[in-house]
Amino acid sequence: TRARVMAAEWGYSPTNGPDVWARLFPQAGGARQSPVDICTSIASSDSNLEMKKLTFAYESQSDLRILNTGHGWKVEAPQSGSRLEGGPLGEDIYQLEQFHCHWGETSAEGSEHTVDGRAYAGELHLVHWNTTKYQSFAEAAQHPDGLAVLGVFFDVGNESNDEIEKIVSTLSEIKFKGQFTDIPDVIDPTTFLPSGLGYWTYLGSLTTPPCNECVIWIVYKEPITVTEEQLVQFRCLSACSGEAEEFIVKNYRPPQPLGNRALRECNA
Ligand SMILES: CCCCCCc1ccc(S(N)(=O)=O)cc1
Ligand SMILES: [Zn+2]
Repeated sequence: TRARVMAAEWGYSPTNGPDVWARLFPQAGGARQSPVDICTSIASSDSNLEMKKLTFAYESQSDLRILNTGHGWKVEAPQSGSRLEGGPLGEDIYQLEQFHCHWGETSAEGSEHTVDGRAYAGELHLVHWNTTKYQSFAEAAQHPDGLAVLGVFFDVGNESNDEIEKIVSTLSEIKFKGQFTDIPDVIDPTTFLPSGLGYWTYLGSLTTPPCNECVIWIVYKEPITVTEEQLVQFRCLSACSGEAEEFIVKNYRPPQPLGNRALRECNA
């Protein structure tokens, strides 16, 4: 019989999920992996090393492309005019490249980072790269200070998030892996950020293969609110490119060992 060689596609199922990623992607077994459980009692406020204020400036953009990656949705938002700097980012300027989300089968789980063992219903990632030192996103992803990702937790509540609704309203057009469409509405990434700007920060990695150890993580303490219906829509995306329907109901990596990494906090 002709053996069916299953494409070595990574995913989140028992046979291709986080527990086996290191077989195909060696970095996944490294010592500075993400996400991590944020143990608030060990977060140091580094008052002596008072971190410079984290500042960001984003453009509002319309017609951003959203695509179904097979692992979730991703909005490509290369913003040459955006700047993320200060805080733990030293003297370098980071530019927004894309943003995406992680979620779970129910709202009891879904975030990648956890706080004192508590998971949130989901987590938004605003992915930036170091344009001071590197010439491209792909190049930056090969260096320890190449990327900066802002993580924002989702709490489930009664008021839907208008910005997230702009994403949700396009999902029916990108049901299958590989499909993409343009978001007609104007998206202002600033609106994804919580009002309280306190955060935790540590050195980590991409939370999906290839799991490069190239990310300076900045995780906001305060969640933003989305509705259960909005999360239900996320779970209707298909991981396949057609016919077969395998919904993307879970796309988060569980916490990895913090090891001897410093976890710092800033109460903006
Ligand atoms: C060398 C190519 C690298 C593509 C990296 C794509 C990627 C970006 C962000 C994240 S996340 N979840 O850590 O924000 C995961 C993967
Ligand atoms: Zn992510």
